[in-house]
Amino acid sequence: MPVEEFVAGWISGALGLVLGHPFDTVKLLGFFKGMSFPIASIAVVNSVLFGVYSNTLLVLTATSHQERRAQPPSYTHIFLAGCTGGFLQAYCLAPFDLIKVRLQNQTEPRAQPGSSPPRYQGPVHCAASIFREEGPRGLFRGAWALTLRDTPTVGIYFITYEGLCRQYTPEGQNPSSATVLVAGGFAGIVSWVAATPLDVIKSRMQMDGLRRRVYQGILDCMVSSIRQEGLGVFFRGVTINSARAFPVNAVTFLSYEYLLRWWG
Ligand SMILES: C[N+](C)(C)CCCC[C@H](N)C(=O)O
Repeated sequence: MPVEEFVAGWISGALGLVLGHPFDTVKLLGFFKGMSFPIASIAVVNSVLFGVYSNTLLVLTATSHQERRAQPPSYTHIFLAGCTGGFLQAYCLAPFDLIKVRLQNQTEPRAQPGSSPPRYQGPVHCAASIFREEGPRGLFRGAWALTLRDTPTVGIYFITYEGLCRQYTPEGQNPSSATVLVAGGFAGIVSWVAATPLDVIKSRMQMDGLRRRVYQGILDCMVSSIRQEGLGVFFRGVTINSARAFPVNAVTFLSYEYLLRWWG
């Protein structure tokens, strides 16, 4: 199994993340909280995303990354490979994402003399507390919502990227840097707009269980969210998600493509 894609996914994910972190935190009011932890985790997760995507395409179309410019895969194959990558990355992402959401939602000021310490003192402490208080399965709270969010939307992510690259690149050639940046940025925006409704539900499921359980499951969470807040609830955070998605994914795809060209 070719591993370059995993390594390129690793590095490009970390680079994209550095750019996106402030956007990611602003929506939860905890600016710049917990930066080192997501860098490490997103690198692993992005490596799974790109590695599985590329290797699934290899199985489906018998072409390596280098051969795909001359023999472009069909959009059906791209979508299926993207969904496979999305499904597996969601599982790896689940515990990391849970910890990130729990830490970022902890908006009490840092411990001052005399005040009680925050519930979670950092990522490792947070993981250990969840394990202790909610059991090992507690670390996967919200994982199904995350899988539902990412399986189809990562398919959309790669279709958008490939579609835009093909549109602006003469046949058989590599897309230019400008094309990769724009196609990557739009792939991020389009897939995040599609992912936002389930992103809202996912985060609510992840916060549920902290005190008392409010939701019975994904459907119950959706129904009660709509009842209380209307359909607009599904678009909460869509602007900040899109603003974050453009630079993050432009840089992710640019570094991914260039690392592979460089090694290939
Ligand atoms: C499919 N969905 C839009 C949810 C995410 C796509 C992942 C892309 C990148 N790691 C990022 O965080 O933007």
